[in-house]
Formats: sequence, structure tokens, C-alpha cells
Amino acid sequence: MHKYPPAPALERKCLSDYKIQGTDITIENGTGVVIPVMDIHHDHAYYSEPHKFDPERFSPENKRERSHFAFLPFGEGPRICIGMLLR
Ligand code: HEM
Repeated sequence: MHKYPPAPALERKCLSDYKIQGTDITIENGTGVVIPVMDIHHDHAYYSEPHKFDPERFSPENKRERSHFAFLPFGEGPRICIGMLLR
């Protein structure tokens, strides 16, 4: 789910103008936005050796160290996967 997320990207549509904090960038109402899940999962800013299979990344201690939004196999927000809690 980390190395090969089945949904490698998420899509959203901006419903009102949104200025990204700390930048001059405003995403205008109506703009399509792609959230690059595969790239986030392989970003060295969040994961050392991102291509390595390392279940320890997901220990409670290691999870606390990084943004909740650095792991998005089931999406996030109001449209998050409703199947994610099935076990
Ligand atoms: C490994 C298994 C699965 C993965 C990786 C997965 C992944 C995802 C992802 C990425 C989304 C989009 C979330 C977003 O846009 O934020 C999604 C939506 C959804 N998933 Fe899954 N899913 C899985 C299994 C399941 C199962 C087993 C069910 C049903 C029993 C299910 C039902 C749904 C539904 C209904 C949505 C749409 C939710 C909405 O739009 O409100 N998924 N899933």
C-alpha cells in the first residue's frame, strides 16, 4: 500500500478560491486538482529509502514523526474509502 498504492493519484475539484499558505499561489474555484499519492509515498522528505519494503515505517512511533497526509492509500477527507475499515 505504500510502495504500490492501488490508487496512485486522487482527484478533487476546487469549490472556492484557495490560497496556499506561505506561497503566492491561489487555486481558483473550479480548478481540477490531482493529488499525486504515488509520488508522495516515494518522497524522500517523508520517507528515507522510500523504495525499500520496511514495515517498521508504520510503527506507532515512526507514524507520529511524519504528516498524516504522507500516506494516502485510501484517500482522505469526506470521500475517504468506506472499505478501509473492513478487516
Ligand atoms: C485495498 C483495498 C482498497 C483500496 C486501496 C481502496 C482505495 C480507495 C480510494 C483511494 C478511494 C478514493 C478516496 C478519496 O478520493 O479520498 C476509495 C473510495 C471508495 N472505496 Fe475503496 N479501496 C479499497 C477497498 C474498498 C472496499 C473493500 C470497498 C467496499 C466494500 C470500497 C469502497 C469504496 C467506496 C464506496 C468509495 C467511494 C467513497 C466516496 O466517494 O464517498 N473500497 N477507495
